Amino acid sequence: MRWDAYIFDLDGTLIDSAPGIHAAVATMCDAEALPVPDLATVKGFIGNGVPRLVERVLDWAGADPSRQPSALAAMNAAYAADPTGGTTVLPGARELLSGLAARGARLGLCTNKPEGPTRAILDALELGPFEAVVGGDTLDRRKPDPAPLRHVAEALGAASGRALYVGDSEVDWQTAAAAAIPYAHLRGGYQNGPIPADGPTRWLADLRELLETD
Ligand SMILES: O=C(O)COP(=O)(O)O
Ligand SMILES: [Mg+2]
Repeated sequence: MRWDAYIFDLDGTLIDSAPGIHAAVATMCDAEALPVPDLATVKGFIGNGVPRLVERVLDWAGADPSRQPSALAAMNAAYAADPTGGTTVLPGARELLSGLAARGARLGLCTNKPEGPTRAILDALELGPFEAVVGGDTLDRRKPDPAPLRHVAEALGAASGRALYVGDSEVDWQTAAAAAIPYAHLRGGYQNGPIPADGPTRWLADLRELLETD
């Protein structure tokens, strides 16, 4: 096996969480008397963590940015009330994780979703086993800063160049590049910006490709 450790992004990589995030955004917008963006619009706002998503919703609605703290509190409350609602495991995710673990690979998770709902989702949807989990609020910096990804790689004891990060967005690619960690890009997630064709180590149409050839 080429990699000693595999580190995964969560939203758009292991789970389709956009419908659940959209439902929480709708609850927040109702509470804040704002119009509700549709699902495709919300998908375009995912990737840089919840505080940034809320800023993007306010900007889209033409609302005053000073409303962000109140809107963020409403968003976090709505999502915490039902972190798994509308969320499904993406094809191949469970098989890939259990297959890699059976081969002795060490598994980690590096997401911009806050750690509380992240752990609730991992438990409820039985995703893992992850030895290290970092969410968007675990450290004082989040992706695309390389610190969270480096933190997970170090926690897994992965030597330089022996860990692979698997993600679905330009934020994940930027993070891996900044951390100098090889990157596999899953197509079809919540990518909202460009990724150089020769950037990622691998491009995946399906997560299970990592079991077949890695
Ligand atoms: O919460 C986000 O903005 C994105 O989450 P992710 O890092 O798991 O894709
Ligand atoms: Mg993602």
